[in-house]
Amino acid sequence: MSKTEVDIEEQSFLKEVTSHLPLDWSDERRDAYIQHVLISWRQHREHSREEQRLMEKYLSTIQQHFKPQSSELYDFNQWPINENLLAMLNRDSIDSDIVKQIESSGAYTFSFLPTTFCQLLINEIAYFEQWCIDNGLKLYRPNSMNKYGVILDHFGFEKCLTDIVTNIVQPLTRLIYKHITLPLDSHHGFIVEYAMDKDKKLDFHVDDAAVTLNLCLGEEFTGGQLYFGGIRCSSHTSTTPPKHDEEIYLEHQVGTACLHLGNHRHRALPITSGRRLNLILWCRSSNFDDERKKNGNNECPTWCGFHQMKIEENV
Ligand SMILES: O=C(O)CCC(=O)C(=O)O
Ligand SMILES: [Fe+2]
Repeated sequence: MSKTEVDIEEQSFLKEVTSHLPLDWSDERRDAYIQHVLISWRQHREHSREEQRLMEKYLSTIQQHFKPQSSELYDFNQWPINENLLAMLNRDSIDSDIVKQIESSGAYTFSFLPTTFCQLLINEIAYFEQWCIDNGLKLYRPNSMNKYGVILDHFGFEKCLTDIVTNIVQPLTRLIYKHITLPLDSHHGFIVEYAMDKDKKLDFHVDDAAVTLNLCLGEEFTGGQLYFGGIRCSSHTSTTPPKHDEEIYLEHQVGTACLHLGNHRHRALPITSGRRLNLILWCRSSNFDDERKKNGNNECPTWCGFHQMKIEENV
């Protein structure tokens, strides 16, 4: 970034800070405060830039030196996706024998990939993790909630996952979640891993996504169900408890995927034995995110479970 741009960035930050200062502060007090805030802001910015430099170096090392074990796994056209699902998408309508809603929760499941293929994906992930260890590279974890697992987009799966979004998740979203503004124009694809000596569970949260595809890859495990606790807009995510009929439990099955809204609150219950790996694809729509941010105050969209409760109360 050029010096002029840095100055502009700083200036706009200072303008923002200054506009929030109390009017009755003396000039000395204002100057001292601004100096203090500016120092921490510069440190924070330097830290972010350093992180970004490291990430770029990490990704370019992988791109140059990592050689996949099974290169066909990285090609969407070679994924043996369930034929019934593909035929249904060609017909452009939902068949409830193929894509099944879990009760009337708004979350759906469908058979997606053969278990043998899921195991090949698990092997490839283990191969990448070992390659990172052998080469002294840090493994970036999927997000602040998961201490294990890997980010698929980091080692060659980005194009394949984009194809999954375009060919599978987006057509399903168009048919099922009509309020989501398409296209789904970006994604974050990663693996979550649970084991008795690793993470056992995942706390209640919403995803940073418009729609999420969650595919169970294996291996053998007990427990680890996905609990759903109601769809909420961003204003009501943490303030309104689930109603009894919003509480749904999904038993993961290898090769079966679950599709749900990012705003559908959920948690992974603790596994009680074995090891579970799931492929998670957070699918985003820049236009839909904007709509979410606009839902301030009590203005709440019709798809929010809290909105539904209000309607039921008034009947
Ligand atoms: O463990 C699971 O099945 C869910 C993971 C999840 O919700 C997430 O990573 O956002
Ligand atoms: Fe999640």
